[in-house]
Amino acid sequence: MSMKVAVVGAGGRMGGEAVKAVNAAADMELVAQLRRDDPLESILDAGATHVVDLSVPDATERNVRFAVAHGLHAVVGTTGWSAEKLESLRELLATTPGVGVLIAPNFALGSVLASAFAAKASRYFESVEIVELHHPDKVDAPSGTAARTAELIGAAREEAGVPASPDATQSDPLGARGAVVDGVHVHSVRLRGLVAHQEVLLGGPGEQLTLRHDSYDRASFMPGVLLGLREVSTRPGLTHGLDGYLDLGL
Ligand SMILES: NC(=O)C1=CN([C@@H]2O[C@H](COP(=O)(O)OP(=O)(O)OC[C@H]3O[C@@H](n4cnc5c(N)ncnc54)[C@H](OP(=O)(O)O)[C@@H]3O)[C@@H](O)[C@H]2O)C=CC1
Ligand SMILES: O=C(O)C1=N[C@H](C(=O)O)C[C@H](O)C1
Repeated sequence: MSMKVAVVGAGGRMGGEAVKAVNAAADMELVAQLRRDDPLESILDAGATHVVDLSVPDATERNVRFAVAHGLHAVVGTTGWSAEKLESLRELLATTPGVGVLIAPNFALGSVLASAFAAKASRYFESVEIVELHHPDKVDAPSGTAARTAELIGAAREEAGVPASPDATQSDPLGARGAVVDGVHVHSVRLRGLVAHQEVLLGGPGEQLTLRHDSYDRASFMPGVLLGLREVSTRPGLTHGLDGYLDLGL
């Protein structure tokens, strides 16, 4: 029996790509495409078993909670999931055994690997900063990927007892040093022509390691979306990050 998939945010850049990917998958049936003002109940009317959310940060929590409350598995690429929202979703999932949710800040395999490599490497370098670069139509900054990468790096450095990156800045009235996420400076570039790109800069005495990933096309995210859909029902509860579904051995 093929899984029945509803795509929420189907009119968007990612949603449109997901519609094409699900339609092309032999083991999936696209049963609903929701846009901004479509009622979530139409997901139930269509008989969906799985929901893909690629909407906007303001709407994603409501969409996902609706899916979970109705026993549907959800694969989520939308940004905006704070630690508090994730915790609250975990609590909801504890009341709906068997339901799986994947929240993936980035579905591109190369990006997931780059973030994992960066976390691994970060304990060996004095300094680490992140530069994320995206198309100028993106509504949030820093990117979800950068926030997640910083979280992984912050945790790895804390576990290894690495001190904060050195920084003698005393005056920064305009915020030129960027945002600080889990102790890591994050710089956001918005530039026409870009899709989604990130560099993690790691510095030590006399050397630098740069880990860069580029998504040149949103097709790069689709294998991860399909992998998430195929796996999510076998992984009840909340998984944060596609790395949770991969055997990275890092
Ligand atoms: N995890 C990953 O690998 C990736 C994640 N993303 C993230 O995915 C999200 C979408 O990105 P992108 O496709 O570029 O953005 P878009 O703005 O192109 O698409 C978002 C779509 O969601 C629609 N929308 C808004 N509110 C609702 C709602 N309540 N219900 C259903 N649909 C709604 C919008 O409609 P309208 O046009 O009417 O406003 C729009 O069509 C972002 O958070 C982005 O950061 C992006 C790329 C990769
Ligand atoms: O808005 C985007 O385009 C992207 N959003 C996600 C993010 O914020 O990290 C994933 C990818 O970077 C593209």
